[in-house]
Amino acid sequence: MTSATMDPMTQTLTEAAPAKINLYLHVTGKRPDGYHLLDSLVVFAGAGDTLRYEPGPEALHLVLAGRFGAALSDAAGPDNLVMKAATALEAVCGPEARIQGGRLVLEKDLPVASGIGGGSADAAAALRLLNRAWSAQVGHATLLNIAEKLGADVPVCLASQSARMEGIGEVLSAAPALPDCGMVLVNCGQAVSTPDVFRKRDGAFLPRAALPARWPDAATMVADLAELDNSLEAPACVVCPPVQTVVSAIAALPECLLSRMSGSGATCFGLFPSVWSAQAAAARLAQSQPGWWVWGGGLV
Ligand SMILES: C[C@@](CO)(OP(=O)(O)O)[C@H](O)COP(=O)(O)OP(=O)(O)OC[C@H]1O[C@@H](n2ccc(N)nc2=O)[C@H](O)[C@@H]1O
Ligand SMILES: Nc1ncnc2c1ncn2[C@@H]1O[C@H](COP(=O)(O)OP(=O)(O)O)[C@@H](O)[C@H]1O
Repeated sequence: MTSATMDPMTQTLTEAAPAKINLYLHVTGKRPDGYHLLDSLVVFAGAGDTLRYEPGPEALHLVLAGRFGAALSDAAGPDNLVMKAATALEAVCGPEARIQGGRLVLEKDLPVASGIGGGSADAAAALRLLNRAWSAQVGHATLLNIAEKLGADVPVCLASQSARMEGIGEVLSAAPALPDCGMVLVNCGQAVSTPDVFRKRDGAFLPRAALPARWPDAATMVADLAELDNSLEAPACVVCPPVQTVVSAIAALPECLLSRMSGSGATCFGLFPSVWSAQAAAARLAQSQPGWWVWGGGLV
């Protein structure tokens, strides 16, 4: 390959935006501004959106594609989290950066407003991608600062590595070392508004979880996770009753170890002893529920 084709100013660059899954999510308190304090173990799945940047002379713009691109077709403008990320990054770039226009193509393969942080993952992917493409060399601390302003889930999506998430999403620490396991993701097709679900939550706050440094195997991890909860699952079932059906359908699949909702819903996940068993279970469920979005595979 010649050096010209390696030039980030002319090269098409691609970045994965993996789905974020909350293995548990405890709402531990509420801030005076209304935001909720969380304790959550976040992991990333092999499922995700893809963001491609094709540098060009035209003003930077977004094109939506993929299975769920149409669900966002009204939102390819400045309000899309990808464009918000691009604008915020441009604002902090120094004079040495080579800001350029062109096309950002978002392959939207994750359901929208579904509790697996698709929009947050896209925003984080845009920050990583354009920082590289524009030779902006903005440091991680500055990127994190931008991420926090874009949304509570964007900081954890910046590294897209499993992490414990606290505060309102900005306090990140190491997750326990995870064992090999498989995951199934299922969405019934109903978009769920995150603020609506937080508003519907009532009852006591849950405590911060005690987590080990590592889980030696999937059975041990599941035994611990089963003692924990998703504080938003009950209110999400009020907003979107099919969540309960989906959780039960996953739990009934062969070899399923644990079934629970992610984030504010409506996507639910199942944990399986292996990637293979998750893929087999997903294929089975997709056949019996052709109207649902179903994915099976491994963690990032
Ligand atoms: C619930 C979680 C768990 O990972 O995931 P999702 O369901 O969105 O995937 C996140 O905290 C969501 O993060 P994100 O979707 O980025 O939320 P934001 O855009 O910042 O906030 C949307 C709204 O949700 C509420 N909100 C969000 C985060 C938080 N810690 N407390 C809140 O009360 C607020 O009403 C806020 O106005
Ligand atoms: N690139 C994007 N992908 C998905 N949603 C986006 C995007 N940009 C803006 N949004 C808006 O953000 C909201 C939350 O979307 P999403 O991140 O998919 O939800 P969740 O965090 O619950 O998984 C949606 O209402 C959507 O209109």
